[in-house]
Amino acid sequence: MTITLKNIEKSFKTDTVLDGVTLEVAKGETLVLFGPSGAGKTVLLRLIAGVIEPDAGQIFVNGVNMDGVEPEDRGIGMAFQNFALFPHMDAFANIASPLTARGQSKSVMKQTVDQVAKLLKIDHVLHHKPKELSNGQKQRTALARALAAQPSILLLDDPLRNVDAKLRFEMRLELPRLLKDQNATVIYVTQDYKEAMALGHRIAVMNNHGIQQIGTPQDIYLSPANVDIAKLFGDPVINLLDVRPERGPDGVVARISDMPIRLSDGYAAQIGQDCRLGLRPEALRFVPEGTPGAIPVEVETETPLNEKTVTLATTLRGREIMVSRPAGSPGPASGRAAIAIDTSAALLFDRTSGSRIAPTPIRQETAA
Ligand SMILES: Nc1ncnc2c1ncn2[C@@H]1O[C@H](COP(=O)(O)OP(=O)(O)OP(=O)(O)O)[C@@H](O)[C@H]1O
Repeated sequence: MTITLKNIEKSFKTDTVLDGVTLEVAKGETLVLFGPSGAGKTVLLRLIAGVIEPDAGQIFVNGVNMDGVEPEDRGIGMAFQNFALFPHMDAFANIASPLTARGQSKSVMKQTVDQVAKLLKIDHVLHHKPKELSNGQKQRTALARALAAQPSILLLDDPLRNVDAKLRFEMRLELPRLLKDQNATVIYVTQDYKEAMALGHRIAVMNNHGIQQIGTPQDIYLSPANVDIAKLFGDPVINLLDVRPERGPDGVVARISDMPIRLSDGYAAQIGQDCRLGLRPEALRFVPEGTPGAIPVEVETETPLNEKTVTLATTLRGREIMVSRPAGSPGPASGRAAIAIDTSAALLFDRTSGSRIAPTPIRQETAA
């Protein structure tokens, strides 16, 4: 089933939440709605589910206008943040409830519930009532119920929000397979960029009453539309350095620690303009001091994380810069060090508007 939104507007009293949202979700696609708290993600899901009505715009499911169609007639499954479990039923009965309503046989029901409960790691608490479940377990029970119903459209509102970090990590690996098996069209809300990148075929980044950018996880990571989106994706956060591109002897450069960093010649139009250079910490690496073109820095602190080590350094002008390298790989001792930059991964933003500036394609001269 496809979902199509055309120019959806929604306000509560004088507060505009959605101001013209247009979106197309393909059959079998998992689209992640990602954005800060209050961006309108839940409101958008509630509109699609039919729990609330838009002020303007249309919602189509498989090409059929949903205007006036009751929520229960839309064929949409949901798992919302507030669990909404039946308090008098145990987890098994809660998960099985959509199948019971459909008159499914006991054996099929048990098989379906066991399978999804095992995957979501709640198989050991199936006989517990909601009040005997932790919040994370309640949330996974609600998710299991939505999945067990096998709807062709599934709306999931931050279903792992209360789940601890280790389980979230495991679920990020498991859920895509399960959703693929179900062949459902899924809209999945999260505030966790790693979850968004792991689960979404595409990600719609919501902010300022609408969708700011939509694309594959790779598109958004490598070509964020603006500084805000670049900051939302990535841990540690992208380094942003104020620069004013110049013309160097070999092409366009930006200076960091007085060292000219070669940029794409497609940035010739930005020479002399106030820009911000975005460098992801993993696009930087420590090299021996004195390496040609390397930026001299002073190492401040080093934080070993699980899979990587993050070093905070300062440039000669005292600007902080973070460098990330795989855990276990050798790094600099404290004190003076030098950094080389993978300039192919450098992003340039307009300092006033924050928009990313795409380099102008450079015409290749072809021999006559
Ligand atoms: N029924 C309502 N009445 C008035 N305001 C509402 C109502 N529902 C949502 N809002 C407002 O709409 C805005 C968007 O809320 P929404 O719950 O969609 O955010 P969200 O992006 O899902 O955030 P979170 O990630 O924290 O859940 C908020 O400012 C919220 O206060």
